[in-house]
Amino acid sequence: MSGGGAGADRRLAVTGAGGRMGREVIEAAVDREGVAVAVAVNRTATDPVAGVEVDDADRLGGLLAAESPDVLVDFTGPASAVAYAEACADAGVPMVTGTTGFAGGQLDSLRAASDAVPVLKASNFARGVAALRRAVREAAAVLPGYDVELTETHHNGKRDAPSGTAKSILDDVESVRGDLDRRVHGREGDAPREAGEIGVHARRAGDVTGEHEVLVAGNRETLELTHRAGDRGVFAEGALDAAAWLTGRDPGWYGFDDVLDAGSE
Ligand SMILES: NC(=O)C1=CN([C@@H]2O[C@H](COP(=O)(O)OP(=O)(O)OC[C@H]3O[C@@H](n4cnc5c(N)ncnc54)[C@H](OP(=O)(O)O)[C@@H]3O)[C@@H](O)[C@H]2O)C=CC1
Ligand SMILES: O=C(O)C1=N[C@H](C(=O)O)C[C@H](O)C1
Repeated sequence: MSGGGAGADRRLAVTGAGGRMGREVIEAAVDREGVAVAVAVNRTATDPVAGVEVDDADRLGGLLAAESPDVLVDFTGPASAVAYAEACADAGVPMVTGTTGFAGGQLDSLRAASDAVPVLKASNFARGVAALRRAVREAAAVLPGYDVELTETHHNGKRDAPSGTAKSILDDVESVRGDLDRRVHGREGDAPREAGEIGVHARRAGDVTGEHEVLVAGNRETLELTHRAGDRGVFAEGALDAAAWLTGRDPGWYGFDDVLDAGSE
């Protein structure tokens, strides 16, 4: 048995239930009024999380068919997220994914699922990061010719580098600064900065939840824009807000800005 919540307003499925984020999502869901975890799965055997039984991820398709959850929340890895999106498409279950590190072809497969069900993907579910991204776009646009460097810092268990958030921010900078089109990952040796470069620096240390700093520098001034996540609950709450917003939507490809824009209307 995976959970229950037959009387709850919103019934969730959670993949990667034994991971750092999966646990956080289950704990936040259990604490949220009107939400229940109907299905929780993990690749390797996992003890119950916050009282919710965790099933084998190989059983996901059958569990989705049997339990008909309103929405699935996924924080796993790129290959599994694609497989789970296909299971969601087959079962008609909307999907929220915060997984990062997709290669181009994997992203295409994820997008293909959104022909059948709503899929919402975000590299970061912290509201402060959404604000950071808007501020970065604004700063980079009004400071033509200034150099831009990005530094991200994460815990030593993180697999992908640079972070998904860093890649999103780099896309943002490139969208407003056509002259910056070359990402340089660290520098070593005789490596003077050249025109067109955006330096990218990924640090991995200790249990840092997640930090992103954008440095915009001219010759006589510097601007630093930084976001620091205090704990993973920030991401879990954002993902649950996204899950609530996505429930009952038409099939399609959505982002966290869609959720935030709807909240500010
Ligand atoms: N968008 C956002 O706001 C955030 C995104 N993330 C992203 O979420 C993802 C997960 O992060 P985190 O929870 O820290 O990672 P963890 O390593 O703690 O957990 C990963 C989970 O995914 C499962 N998993 C990984 N690979 C596979 C696979 N090939 N098949 C099946 N299951 C798999 C693991 O299962 P098992 O236990 O068997 O290994 C585990 O349950 C990352 O991509 C990370 O970047 C993280 C935080 C916030
Ligand atoms: O792996 C993490 O921990 C995080 N991953 C996301 C990313 O890659 O941007 C979001 C957050 O920074 C935490």
